Amino acid sequence: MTTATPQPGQLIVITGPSGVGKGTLLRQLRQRHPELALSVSATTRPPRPTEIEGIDYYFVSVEDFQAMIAAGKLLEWAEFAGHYYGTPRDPLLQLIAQGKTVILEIELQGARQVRQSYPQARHIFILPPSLAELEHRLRNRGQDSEEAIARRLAQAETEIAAAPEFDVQIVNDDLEKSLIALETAIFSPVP
Ligand SMILES: Nc1ncnc2c1ncn2[C@@H]1O[C@H](COP(=O)(O)OP(=O)(O)OP(=O)(O)O)[C@@H](O)[C@H]1O
Ligand SMILES: Nc1nc2c(ncn2[C@@H]2O[C@H](COP(=O)(O)O)[C@@H](O)[C@H]2O)c(=O)[nH]1
Repeated sequence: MTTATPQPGQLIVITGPSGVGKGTLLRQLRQRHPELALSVSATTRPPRPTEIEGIDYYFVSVEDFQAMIAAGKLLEWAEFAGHYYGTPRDPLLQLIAQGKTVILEIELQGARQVRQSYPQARHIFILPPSLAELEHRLRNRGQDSEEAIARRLAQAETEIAAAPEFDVQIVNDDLEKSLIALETAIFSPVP
């Protein structure tokens, strides 16, 4: 008996300023579509109280992160708001080879690297309704220090200016509407 090799899966990149609601949207999307795979990033940021090793992130030291870069283990990586973040290459490529649709939730510099190294990926940018609402969401989340919030807001305008580089832009105002827009962007046929 022969086993058919699966068609390679798709890579979806989701980017948008910190606090815009990417994680919230992806959690709900996964509940509706458990077949979607979320890549687990490595980071040097300390874990937040609710975060779980291997589920939310792989939490590593700066030395270990630099060793991963040197060994070519990251598909992309960036420094963001004082910490390193990166996508482990091998698990991601294995999932794609198995035919899975894999989602990366990453910031702008990393998204640009993926566009270079994996041009077939579909890139989606999530926008806030306004900068004031973004600030409100970051504060209301209650997870980051004032300094961290200031760093994240300082990055936000640069990131928002890059939204036209992406294949699809979604304004995350009403969560349910944004979720439907995200489903459409992910599941519509490749043009
Ligand atoms: N459409 C929405 N309307 C109102 N609040 C929202 C909406 N979407 C998300 N939020 C809230 O905004 C806050 C930030 O959301 P979330 O943590 O998902 O952002 P994020 O983009 O994943 O941030 P980061 O990039 O820092 O991980 C949360 O408190 C979340 O409940
Ligand atoms: N370039 C990458 N960016 C990543 C990755 N994993 C997460 N992120 C982005 O970092 C910021 C901050 O995240 P937080 O969890 O500290 O709030 C956010 O924009 C994430 O999307 C990654 O592997 N590479």
